[in-house]
Amino acid sequence: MDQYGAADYLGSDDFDAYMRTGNQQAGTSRSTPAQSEATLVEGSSTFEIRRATLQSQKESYERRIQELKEKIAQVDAELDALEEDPDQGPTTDFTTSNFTWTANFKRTMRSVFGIERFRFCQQGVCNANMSGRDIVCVMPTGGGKSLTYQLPAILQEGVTLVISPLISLITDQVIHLEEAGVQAIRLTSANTPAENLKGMNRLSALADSTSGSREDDIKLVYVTPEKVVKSPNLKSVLQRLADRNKLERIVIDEAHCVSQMGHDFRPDYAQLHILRQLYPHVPIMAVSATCPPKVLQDLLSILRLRKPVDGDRAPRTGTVYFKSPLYRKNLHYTILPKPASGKELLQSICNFITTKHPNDSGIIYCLSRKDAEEVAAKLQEMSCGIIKTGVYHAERKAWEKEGLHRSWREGKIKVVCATIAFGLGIDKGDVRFVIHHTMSKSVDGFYQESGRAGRDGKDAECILYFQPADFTDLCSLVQRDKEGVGKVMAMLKFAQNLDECRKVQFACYFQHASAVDISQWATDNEDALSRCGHCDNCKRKDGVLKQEITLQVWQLLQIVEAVERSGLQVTFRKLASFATGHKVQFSTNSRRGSERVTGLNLTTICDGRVRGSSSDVEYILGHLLIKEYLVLAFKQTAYQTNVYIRLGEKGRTYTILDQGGVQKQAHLKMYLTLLLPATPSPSLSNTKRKAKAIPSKPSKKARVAADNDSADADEDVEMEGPSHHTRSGETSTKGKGKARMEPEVEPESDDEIEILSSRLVTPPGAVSSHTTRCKAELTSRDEWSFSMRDKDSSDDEDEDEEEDMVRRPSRRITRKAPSSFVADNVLIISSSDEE
Ligand SMILES: Nc1ncnc2c1ncn2[C@@H]1O[C@H](COP(=O)(O)OP(=O)(O)OP(=O)(O)O)[C@@H](O)[C@H]1O
Repeated sequence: MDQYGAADYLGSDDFDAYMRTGNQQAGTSRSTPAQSEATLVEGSSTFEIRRATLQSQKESYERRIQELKEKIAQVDAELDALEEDPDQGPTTDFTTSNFTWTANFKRTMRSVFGIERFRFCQQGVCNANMSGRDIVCVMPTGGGKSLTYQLPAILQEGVTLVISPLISLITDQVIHLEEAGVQAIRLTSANTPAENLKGMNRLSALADSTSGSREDDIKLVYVTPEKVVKSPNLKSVLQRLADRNKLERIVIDEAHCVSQMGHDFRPDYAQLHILRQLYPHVPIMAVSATCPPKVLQDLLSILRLRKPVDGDRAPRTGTVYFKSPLYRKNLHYTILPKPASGKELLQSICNFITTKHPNDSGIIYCLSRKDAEEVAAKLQEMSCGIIKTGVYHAERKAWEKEGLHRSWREGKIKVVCATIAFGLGIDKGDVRFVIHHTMSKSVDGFYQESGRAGRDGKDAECILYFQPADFTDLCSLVQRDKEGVGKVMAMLKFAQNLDECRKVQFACYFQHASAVDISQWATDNEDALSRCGHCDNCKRKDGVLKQEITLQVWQLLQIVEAVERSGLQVTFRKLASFATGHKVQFSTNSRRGSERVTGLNLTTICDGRVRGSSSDVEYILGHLLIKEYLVLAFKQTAYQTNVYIRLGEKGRTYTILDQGGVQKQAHLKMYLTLLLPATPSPSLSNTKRKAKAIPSKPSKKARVAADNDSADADEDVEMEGPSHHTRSGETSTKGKGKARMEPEVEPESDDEIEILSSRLVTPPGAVSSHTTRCKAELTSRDEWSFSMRDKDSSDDEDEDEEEDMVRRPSRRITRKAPSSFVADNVLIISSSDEE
């Protein structure tokens, strides 16, 4: 170490001593060899002594540094405590309108965004923003998070940098701002290199300018996290802006992406810790719609934000934390039983849109790309072009996606049929309905996806078409994801629950699954657990019935046990089908796997078919899965994962007893709320059915359709044909579509019968106003002729038939009945009949 280097490390007294010793060592007088040797020995011992002294001094200084560091930390903590203690330091209530800029807010909000009043915590966030605080803002999808940083950005002199995960979202935002006359740019790969260069030059000029602010100064710059992390040019221009106090704020949109605990983790988001290192004095704002406690913790530590403090009494330090209710009163949730045939389902969706939302924008979420394409094409066709649809999924090309976004924004496309890839970044306020063609893979997903409706705060409908059998299809898709099946199970529970208010269900789910504070579901005048009053479960006055299902449970569990005992395996759909009296082929449990066996006999297994419609039996099976009386078994094939139903440990409590034994045990009694048929048809009503039912043995052909093993079909229930569903690869179609076979009824007159298609599922609104009345005539042995007309349910059932037919348009269609079901005096309504 040279003497000057040493001076950096030593105090001035030590340095003088060091210089003296050094000078002595470097004495200039000449000496003899003996003297030299003695001097050398003396010199080396002096060196050792000196070295030891310095070493000890160094250690002593290090100890002092450590002590001082600890003292600084202590003082820091005391300072924090002092400032953060609401009783000791001054605090600010950001939620008030007593700030110098309040009047300016109102003016600008109205003139630029056309918004009259703040929503939720918007005002508080804007105030904290203007005060230069670090902020975390959690608001539901469509809650209006953008305004909370855009409004301050317009009013402040410098630039606001917004980091957003998607180019499409960035593009949308920049277009909106440009339309509103705000100077906003994007620096993304969606620009040409020349556009990006121009943007960078503008920013650079702004950083270097010494004159006051100008009208065309950039207010907002949008970039992706990748750009911020990887572009040295951008980092350098931001540095210059920050050094000159012209970088007002950095906003991180969809901030939950920083956390691996969140559902949209993005590795580049985790790199955003550099922001605090590079620009330590620039306030940071993290914005998200979902931020459960664990995600919040990650977010604070990754972004280097201080401990959160409340926005209504914020001390001078700390990250101001705002959250607004997750419950959105304007969204009306309805879960509808999914019609068994695809065509019936599409018809139901088509009716809903054309009757309730003919000119509105909406989204239909589908499970697969193929479904999305099919639904889009069919809806357009069924509605004769009234419903203008578009398709969005991950495999569409970037220009197709951009084109769809544009057409949707401009209203040329009204209904987007999409997979969940159509998600982040949808900024369309007037989406009046979101329909789920198949249930979501999680309650979180359902909340997010349905939340894309009604972002403008006006009423919107969220409809889910649900059939319990979809559960196993979804499980086969997610079974490799950790927690995947558990999440689908939670969704099944949510959808099957016909009693509890949907808002309350959401609140409880998020509280347990993500530890989200339940108070976030409360409103000004209601707590989180009071019913919303406007979801399907709150509005339904009747239409459901709590029923005892002990016998059905016993039968179903007996069937599953018998299947297992015989070395066979059964899927959800086949189980429901077999249990309700249909012929089913089971596959063997052997390694060959493909062998099909039909030999099980319902009568010997469980005393005949399970009572109830197929849909009821599916609900009961869903319930047994939720309660773990039944469990899932996954089997991988070369092409897919098959999901089979097996008996759970709890289920064995029932199977060891006989029917009488189960019914005697009070603790084994089981109840379930089930849907009642929408409107009992006169021809299906109990009294009429009893009077008209043909006690004699069913026709031969009808019996072919039903299971040979369960010839004792119940008159009180309808029987359903084999499911058309093939997604699991196990439940295959027999014949085209699904045939719904009504109970045998005697014709009203010789060859004539009247049916109300009340079992067709129609969405709310359309439900009560329309049923299709059809008059059917057996015109030949194989053909039925139908006269159909729409009938308002308000119409008097007994009013004169002929008169009514004149008043309303009627259609006459001749349909060929599926031959295998045709029988004397038995009417088959096939939902997939072709005209
Ligand atoms: N105070 C308000 N009054 C009326 N409309 C508002 C208000 N604030 C925002 N909006 C409108 O609400 C819609 C949604 O706002 P915004 O895009 O900011 O939602 P968001 O919270 O960012 O949602 P997401 O999480 O989906 O991105 C926009 O159309 C916006 O103009």
